[in-house]
Amino acid sequence: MNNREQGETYMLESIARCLRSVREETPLVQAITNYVTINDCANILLCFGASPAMAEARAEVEEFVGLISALYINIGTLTDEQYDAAVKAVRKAAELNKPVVLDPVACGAISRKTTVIEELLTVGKISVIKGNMGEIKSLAGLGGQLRGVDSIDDGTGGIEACKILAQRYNTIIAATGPTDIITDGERTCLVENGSPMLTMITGAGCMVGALTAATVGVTEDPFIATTAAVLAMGLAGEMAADSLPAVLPGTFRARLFDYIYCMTREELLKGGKVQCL
Ligand SMILES: Nc1ncnc2c1ncn2[C@@H]1O[C@H](COP(=O)(O)OP(=O)(O)O)[C@@H](O)[C@H]1O
Ligand SMILES: Cc1ncsc1CCOP(=O)(O)O
Ligand SMILES: [Mg+2]
Repeated sequence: MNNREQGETYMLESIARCLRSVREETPLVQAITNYVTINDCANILLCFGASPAMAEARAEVEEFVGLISALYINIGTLTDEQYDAAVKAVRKAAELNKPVVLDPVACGAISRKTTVIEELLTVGKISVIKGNMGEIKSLAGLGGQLRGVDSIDDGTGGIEACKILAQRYNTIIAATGPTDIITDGERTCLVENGSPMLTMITGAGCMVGALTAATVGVTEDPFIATTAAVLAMGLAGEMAADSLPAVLPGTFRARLFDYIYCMTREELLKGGKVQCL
């Protein structure tokens, strides 16, 4: 085995440990997230072995941060109340040293999203920013291509965009798409798992973000934690698609949850496609 293969085997073993920790430790994840996919995020977290709580009422949000393993902020349908809650929660999470995962939904399509993201980055610490390729390139100022919340970006310059952002904000960046990119600015991984069927349901990206909050809540190294969540979603999507006799998005959605729940260490080590650059 050469150095690179050894690195990839080490990465897959670390990912398997991280997913086992989620199942053993049941991290409590507080989510302030869009009302389109909120229920999917709660259910995928349960299937993953985590405990979801969609606690966002202004009067409750700060107290709740005291209880959690990690906070997930998704700005997809950011109402005024969600905005206030997100600012309070991110500030409190920084005070209590709890990890925060941010999904910059529609950044690049709607100018307010960029303003809000920059504000959240100043009120507290964001451990991970996970978006689709169009959102991440837009946040990096590199002209990401979007149709509303969906990326239509071809991914050119994606690795550079992720590295620039990781260094600018001292955070982990994950950009999803046919190939997922995860970086802390120094280390970079590509994940090749996935299925085009993940783009036929809404919420695949939101769910990756929610799973990332679960993994960062139980893992010392947020780079490994983020790669673990991204790879788990991609592999479950692949297994769900492979299990179907035809393109059946409704059935696919149900099976995606089942495969996240059932995924074994052996399946992960055998099917995980991670490349360490
Ligand atoms: N063309 C594709 N082929 C395989 N997997 C994909 C493809 N597009 C997206 N994915 C996967 O779908 C999930 C959601 O990513 P993406 O569609 O980029 O996010 P969003 O739903 O936020 O737009 C990720 O796990 C990603 O790897
Ligand atoms: C359709 C839609 N509209 C606002 S948020 C949202 C869900 C986006 O989900 P995802 O980013 O996972 O595709
Ligand atoms: Mg998204």
